[in-house]
Amino acid sequence: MSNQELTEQILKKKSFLCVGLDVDLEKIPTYLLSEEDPIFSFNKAIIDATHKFCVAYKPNIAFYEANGIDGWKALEKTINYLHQEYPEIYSIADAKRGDIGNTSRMYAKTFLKDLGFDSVTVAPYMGKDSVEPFLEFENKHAILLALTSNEGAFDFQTQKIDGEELYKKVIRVSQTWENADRLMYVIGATKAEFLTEIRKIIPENFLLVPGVGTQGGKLEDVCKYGLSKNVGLLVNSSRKIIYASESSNFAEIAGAKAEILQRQMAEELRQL
Ligand SMILES: O=c1ccn([C@@H]2O[C@H](COP(=O)(O)O)[C@@H](O)[C@H]2O)c(=O)[nH]1
Repeated sequence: MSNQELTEQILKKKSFLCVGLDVDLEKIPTYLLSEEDPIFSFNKAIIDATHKFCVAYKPNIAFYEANGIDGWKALEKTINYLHQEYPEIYSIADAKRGDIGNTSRMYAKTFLKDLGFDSVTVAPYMGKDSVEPFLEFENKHAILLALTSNEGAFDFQTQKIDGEELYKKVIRVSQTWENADRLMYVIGATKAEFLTEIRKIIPENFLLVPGVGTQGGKLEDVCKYGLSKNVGLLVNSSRKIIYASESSNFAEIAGAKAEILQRQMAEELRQL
């Protein structure tokens, strides 16, 4: 999906919500555990109940890999289901990959070609040749970790090298790479006040902003500092939506939580 198509979806649905599909078998309603594929059953119910209020889904691959082959099958079924039922929805494989070039090429093939995700999150630490294989796919994105939502972000990302914070260097230098128009960046919602500085470097790029909800990030702060004139935001919330209830109507309640965020987003977009 191109940036323009994504923006059109956002304006149509009045939402820039991304729902995180971080399926933990210890947190889903216990009655689902007797189903043939509990992870897929959970995802299907969540997707059916929330799709009207969001423009993207982000399965975090760790939650699937943790279940071995069954987890990978559930991931494949989930992305296939999205493609079949809701092809207009943007998909993010939150895999945080990146390695020497020929290895990165295999990661890129797995997520962007074989599984057919629209994007994959990538760690910038190994530099240009580790990221560029993810940028070879037309209408797909690599979402580079820039300033993450966790406390450990201050260990390296905000440290200065030659007078410039590392996260700013990551953004600025990566913008010079081949197919840089296929880059998005991860900026944690818990670091919303940094968005003013970030927007000076990349006024229009899409940012994936996780950390609203359980991690304490506030949607209003993200919008205040991060909205661009073309919106430029995908705001993710996972646990606060998908685990809002453990009862048999968990999906309906997840839908209601997603709708609350969507309404706030609609109001922000109205003021753009
Ligand atoms: O900086 C980052 C990068 C990725 N994440 C991921 O986003 C979701 C957040 O889940 P919540 O339940 O809404 O806290 C999760 O998959 C993280 O691994 C992040 O939080 N921060």
